[in-house]
Amino acid sequence: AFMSSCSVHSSTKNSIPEIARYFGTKGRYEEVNTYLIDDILAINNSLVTLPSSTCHEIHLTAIIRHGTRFPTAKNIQKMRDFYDLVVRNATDNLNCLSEIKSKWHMWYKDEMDGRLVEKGREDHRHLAQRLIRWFPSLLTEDNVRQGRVKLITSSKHRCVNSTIAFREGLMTGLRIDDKVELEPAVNDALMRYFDQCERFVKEVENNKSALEEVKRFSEGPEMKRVMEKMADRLKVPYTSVTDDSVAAAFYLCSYEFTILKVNSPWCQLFDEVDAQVMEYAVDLKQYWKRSYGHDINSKSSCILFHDLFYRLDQVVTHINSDVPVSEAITVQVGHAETLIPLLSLLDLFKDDVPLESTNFATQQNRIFRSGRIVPYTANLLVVLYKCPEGIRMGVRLNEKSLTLPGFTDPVPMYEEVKKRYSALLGGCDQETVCKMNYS
Ligand SMILES: O=P(O)(O)O[C@H]1[C@H](OP(=O)(O)O)[C@@H](OP(=O)(O)O)[C@H](O)[C@@H](O)[C@H]1OP(=O)(O)O
Repeated sequence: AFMSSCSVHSSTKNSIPEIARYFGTKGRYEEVNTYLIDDILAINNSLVTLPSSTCHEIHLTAIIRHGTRFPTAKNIQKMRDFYDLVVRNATDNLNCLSEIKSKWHMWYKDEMDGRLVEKGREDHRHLAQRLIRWFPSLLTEDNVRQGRVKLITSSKHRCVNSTIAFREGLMTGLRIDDKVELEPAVNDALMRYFDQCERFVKEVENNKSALEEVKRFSEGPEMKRVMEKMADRLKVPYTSVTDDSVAAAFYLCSYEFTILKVNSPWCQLFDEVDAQVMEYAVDLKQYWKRSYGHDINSKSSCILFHDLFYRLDQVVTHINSDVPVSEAITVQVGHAETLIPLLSLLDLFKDDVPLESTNFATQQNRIFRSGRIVPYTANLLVVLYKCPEGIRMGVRLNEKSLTLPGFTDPVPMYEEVKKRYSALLGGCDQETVCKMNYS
């Protein structure tokens, strides 16, 4: 099956790899909202629950991952090593291999290291334009000109450049063509809080044993099978294909697709089960490094959590005292590791059973799927509505309504939300939780 499928789909422009939905954090946003493939500016109202029509929007905070990017230097090296292995050792008996050997060249360079690509700029321009359609009363020329729109970004080039692209999308969408002051503020304490949380850095980031489950899975039977199948396909000895090789091949397939829109021959090195195993490996990393695997992962986002509720409280105070809202829109651009801990702090996407190295098979239907949660340009939208009965709050992830755990109403009263998270609102102090001796 592999041999016959090899030449048929290889290097086809505008065709989607069959395994694209398994790319995890290296997946494109369109995979989550497939209607965007036909119309990138479309909004799908059927995915969103609004409060009654007597309510109107008064504030939006959008926390957004940067757009499509190049691989990091560390992974470019893995890709280079794997490419060399294929070119030097793989037996030229498959059409896709000959295509790799004769037509493909290793064009990724170390200096590309995680930088935003043109598609990533488009991701953010288009998201800004869709947000104008979602929130026409908030994203207005007046609000931009009066300084009621704020842009905050992490200092990383891919985030700064995403924010600039977002601003371009905003200006184009609102047809503002003269110079308006809308400078993004760089704030790593908020958008890269994980770097500044000593306990997280020591206990998870720099502690190999924290990711023990990830390592076990990479040495386990499912990954071993993926490696053997790949060695068979390349006709190389089993010993020459490692977990890094299969990861590199998977990166090559995903990056060629997300950056160049190409269904490359690299993708033919995986069948669907292989791709599911690769996806699980990524989800395990996200789970143990950024989510429920360790308590400090989500706690490291306390500062961003408090920043959010502080702002929402201010908006509510303004509304209740009939003062104009000073921040109508706040856009914060960061990373997968900005969003995942915050979503975890809110208890979202929490499976009953933890993700472990031994439960790949029983976790087939898990809700913790990084490709659904944090593809490039993933966005958490928190919306406040003024209603006759008081202020309500709606939450959307990737332009789909979410119901917060413990609620049945997708647009509950803001005061109820505060009650639900009262323990965090009263505690979850970064100074305390990030101290090494805190338990
Ligand atoms: O596996 P790479 O080197 O791409 O890991 C990146 C992170 O990417 P992710 O694991 O989320 O796919 C990257 O997050 P991003 O949201 O900015 O893309 C992170 O900032 C970067 O430090 C890399 O982490 P690592 O610790 O080197 O694995």
